[in-house]
Amino acid sequence: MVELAFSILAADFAHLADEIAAAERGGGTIVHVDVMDGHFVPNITFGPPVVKAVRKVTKLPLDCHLMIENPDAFIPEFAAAGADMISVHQEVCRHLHRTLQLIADHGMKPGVVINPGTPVDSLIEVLPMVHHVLVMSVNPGFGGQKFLPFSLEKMAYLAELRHEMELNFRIEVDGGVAHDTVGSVVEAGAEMLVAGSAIFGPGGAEANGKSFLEAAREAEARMDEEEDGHDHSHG
Ligand SMILES: O=C(CO)[C@@H](O)[C@H](O)COP(=O)(O)O
Repeated sequence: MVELAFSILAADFAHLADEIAAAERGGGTIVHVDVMDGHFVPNITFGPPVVKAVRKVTKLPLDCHLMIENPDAFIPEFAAAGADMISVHQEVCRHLHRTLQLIADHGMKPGVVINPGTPVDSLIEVLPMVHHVLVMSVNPGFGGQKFLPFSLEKMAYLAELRHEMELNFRIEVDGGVAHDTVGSVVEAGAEMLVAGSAIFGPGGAEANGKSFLEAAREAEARMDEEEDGHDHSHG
């Protein structure tokens, strides 16, 4: 079942609690928190104090995407602030296995992220220990960018690897996922769908969330139908 992980980067920060409540009414089931440090990516956003504040206004799981250098130094603080999932970039972790273990040791679900220029194969060894793999479909740093279609192949490849390796990590996608691209990411195998500007844009997060999920579920239904047809054709 696909889930909407709404990215609060695109929300109105002056009314964050109301924005989160609206996205929740729209069907969002994960709060995606983009943490940027101005070093790994050319933008600065939130840290543990904002996570702590968000924790007070929602019961939904908080999915913190750390776009920061040296994530190990901050993992305990994010855990104390109430984060449920932490994703770290393959590109910044010199000891990726150790960092993912540190996240798990702090009681959170570990995820690994790859930028558009980073191959899926660089993750093979850590796939058995992650809760999710986040495929960036834009270069990280800003919301509202255009979806990079070649990321679809990476999601499909991850789904294939998951099957071959008999694992059950979830596939997450982030960047330019909107009403017009959500069908293709679902068909490629993505299940945790991060969306910012498509949700918090004009129309409001409740209505946008509902129509976004409707488009995602239509794609899921098409896939189920295809699968059924395939099963029948093979007796
Ligand atoms: O991590 C990032 C940006 O680096 C994302 O989470 C964006 O916030 C997604 O925004 P949209 O592309 O959906 O506007």
